[in-house]
Amino acid sequence: MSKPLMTTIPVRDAVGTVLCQDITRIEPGKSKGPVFRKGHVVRAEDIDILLSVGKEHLYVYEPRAGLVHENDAAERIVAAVGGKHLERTAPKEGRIDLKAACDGLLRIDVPTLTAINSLGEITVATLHSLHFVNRGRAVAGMRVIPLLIEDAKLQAMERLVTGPVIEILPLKSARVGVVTTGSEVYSGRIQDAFGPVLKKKFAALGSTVMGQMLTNDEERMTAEAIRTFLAQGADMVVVTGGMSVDPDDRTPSAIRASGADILSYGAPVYPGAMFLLAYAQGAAGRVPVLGLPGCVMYHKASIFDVVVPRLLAGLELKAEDIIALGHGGFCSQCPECHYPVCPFCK
Ligand SMILES: Nc1nc2c(c(=O)[nH]1)N[C@H]1C(S)=C(S)[C@@H](COP(=O)(O)OP(=O)(O)OC[C@H]3O[C@@H](n4cnc5c(N)ncnc54)[C@H](O)[C@@H]3O)O[C@H]1N2
Ligand code: MOO
Repeated sequence: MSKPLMTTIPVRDAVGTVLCQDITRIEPGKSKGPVFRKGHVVRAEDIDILLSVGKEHLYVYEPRAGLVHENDAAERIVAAVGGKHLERTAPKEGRIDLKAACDGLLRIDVPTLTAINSLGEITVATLHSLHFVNRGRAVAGMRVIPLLIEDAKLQAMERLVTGPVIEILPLKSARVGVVTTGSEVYSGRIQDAFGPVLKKKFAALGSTVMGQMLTNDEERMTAEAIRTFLAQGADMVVVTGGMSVDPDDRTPSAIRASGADILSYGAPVYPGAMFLLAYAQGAAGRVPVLGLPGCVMYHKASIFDVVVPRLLAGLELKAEDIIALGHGGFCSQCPECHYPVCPFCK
């Protein structure tokens, strides 16, 4: 039988051994915290301090071949799962976190993440995949559960990884053409409110609105405006308003008339049900053409904030991707909106 890994020894004999737990010192009214951390290798000068916090005996783990300490194990995990544009922290209490090194789309290989977590004793926790994160946001953490883990288990984890499990996809800085439909805006009866919202939303994603054209509700005029932006090299065209059920709502047919291929009209996302996704051939290549319903202008978070970062990250979206948003696609309209720290579209 192999020797037990955890033994109890008098603290005076503990020099050179590895602490298996944080040793806490509490000074009433002053401080509470670890005086030595789990994993610390005990030095001669530590003995008096350990005695002063009441530790006459210690549990120690004895390093053994084939076993890896939690800090080194976390290093192995981060080396395996970490992809591009991430910064890592130093190990703390056996755990390493990853932060976004730039604004972008967090992408997680969820099947591989699940396979790793299924091994047992190895844990990797992340934010949800395919959502926009700002630079500096902590996006994932990883650690093993025991203080010492079988090297063979870490090797099994390494074998599961065939590509980046966690990465940030930087967003393209797109030039976006905005076509704003609606006779009430075109005629000057009301002032456009969509343009300023989109300028702000695209700027927050690192893109710029290259221009805005107003059209009345005529299909021909809207289609022509879309084609003009495509010819001018727009990387994306968004068409606002006229997306729902009124007789004057002709934006979907105008997008079709522009020559764009419609992938999806109608999304299981509220706000955003009347969203339309199409692709068209323009001077900049194959570019997305979006139909944005009025709710995008009104709500802080809508389908726009979920789908546009994915498009700017270069993902080619399909109808199934929009359909999949239904589970989580319901915004409960909290009195104070905390998006993106909320379950919307997660
Ligand atoms: N009976 C139904 N009513 C509504 C439906 C429906 O299916 N059945 N859909 C709802 C949904 S979902 C949305 S979202 C809204 C708006 O959809 P539209 O994209 O068709 O928006 P419009 O009808 O063009 O305009 C609605 C509202 O917003 C004002 N607007 C539009 N564009 C601008 C602009 N550029 N600047 C300022 N204001 C703008 C417009 O004047 C209207 O007041 O419909 C629901 N209703
Ligand atoms: O397109 Mo409207 O989405 O649900 O408010």
